[in-house]
Amino acid sequence: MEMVDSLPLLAVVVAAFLATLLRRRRLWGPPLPPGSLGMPLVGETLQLVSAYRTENPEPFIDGRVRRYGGLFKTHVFGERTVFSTEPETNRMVLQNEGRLFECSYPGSISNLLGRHSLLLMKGGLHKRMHSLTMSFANPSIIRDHLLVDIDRLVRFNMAGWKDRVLLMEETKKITFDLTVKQLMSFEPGEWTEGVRKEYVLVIEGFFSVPFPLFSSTYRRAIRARAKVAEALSLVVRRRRAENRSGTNKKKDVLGALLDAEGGLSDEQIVDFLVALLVAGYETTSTIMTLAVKYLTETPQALSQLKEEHDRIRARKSPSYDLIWDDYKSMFFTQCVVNETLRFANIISGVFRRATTDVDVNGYRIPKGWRVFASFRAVHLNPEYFKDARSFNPWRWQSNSETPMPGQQVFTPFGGGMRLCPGYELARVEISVFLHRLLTTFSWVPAEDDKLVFFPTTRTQKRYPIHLCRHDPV
Ligand code: HEM
Repeated sequence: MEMVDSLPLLAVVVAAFLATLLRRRRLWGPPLPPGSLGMPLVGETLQLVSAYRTENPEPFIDGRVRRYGGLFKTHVFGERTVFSTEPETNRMVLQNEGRLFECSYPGSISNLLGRHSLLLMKGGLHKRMHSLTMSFANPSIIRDHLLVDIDRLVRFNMAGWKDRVLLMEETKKITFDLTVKQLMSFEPGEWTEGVRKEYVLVIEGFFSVPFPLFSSTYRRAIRARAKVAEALSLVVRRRRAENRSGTNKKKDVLGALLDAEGGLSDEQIVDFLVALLVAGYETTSTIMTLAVKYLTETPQALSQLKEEHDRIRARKSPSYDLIWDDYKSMFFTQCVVNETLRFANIISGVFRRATTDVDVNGYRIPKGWRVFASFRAVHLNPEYFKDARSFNPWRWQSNSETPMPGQQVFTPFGGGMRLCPGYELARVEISVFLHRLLTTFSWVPAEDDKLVFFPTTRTQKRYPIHLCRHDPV
């Protein structure tokens, strides 16, 4: 009798057990992508970090692609993550922002950027603010307003260079000055350099454990973030007051934020500025430095590039400003910029989170899982780029009818709704920098230096070079 009474309970337990089993094994839908989740808690994070701390991080992805195929699961930085190394899947992920996926940055980055930064915004507000940012970095604004400042500030910085410089440091100063000028019309000086020093600490905190108790790097980054915010808040308050009194209204990004429809609070504006400074500063300066490194290691490319820039200089007066037509005539320069972007992959891919179960190529990415769309894996895949693992700027010349050969698989600036709004600006900054460097100096590396890819792409010694100045800048 007792046995009969407990039957319904037993049935419920068995049903619950089976349901869990089915859910775990996903028997009613496509399976999870193949792969290993590694050890409990840490997953495969240590394997990933130790690969990316070397000059050749490729084995981490190559080995898994060989074993599991182009879509595989792993567990990194505390989360179950599906890695995509396939251009079509990457495109699907980027194009479905806000529908199937949403952006997902590690906790340390989100906290340090601030919740109102463009990188973390979603929905309608993101759309509005993304197009506002685009409107400050589009080709006609660059041609009519920014180019002259870019050229002037590059020359200003180079004029102070000694016969030995740490190129990575110098390019960072240049891109920081450029971004501050574009955002709030400030000229380089003590204020900019003071804020930049704090910025360096903020960026160092991006890949630390986001618990102040455990990480002194994170503690330092939080303090530096507060100082940056304080300095920017002061600027915002001053500009609000100037705007109210109607004096000297400036047409920069800060001006547009202050005038934005619906009004933005000081905190919103500060977060927005903090993120724009991060996005444009570290990326562009790293590509400038690595272009010089790769050119130095490829003398034929260096001499072809120098010829191109000498030709431009030859048609100008002795002290000249670069104009848009000069930039547009830098054909081989664009090949060098493309190839540096492809080969260095300073943004090796983007993280997203699945907001629903997503089926792709016969596998299921479960709701809540992270996806890493790896640009690096595509850019360095010989299936898409012949002899993909060598620096070869001439590859971009072969298909001269298309402005951007390989566009379908070449995504250094991402795509979809979060396409980098600074993609043209970055190209112009790098091109102007190369023009002034090549027409003013020759150089040799001062020491052996090693490229690493974690926590960010950088050379360990900040690329020291000996310079020989041929002409005043
Ligand atoms: C070589 C230089 C650069 C590279 C390789 C680069 C790359 C990227 C990539 C891949 C993304 C997409 C991130 C994602 O989808 O989650 C992105 C976003 C972004 N970039 Fe750039 N970027 C560069 C320079 C710049 C510059 C100069 C600016 C300044 C305007 C800038 C501003 C931004 C912003 C604000 C975003 C966030 C867009 C959003 O989430 O809507 N970037 N960048």
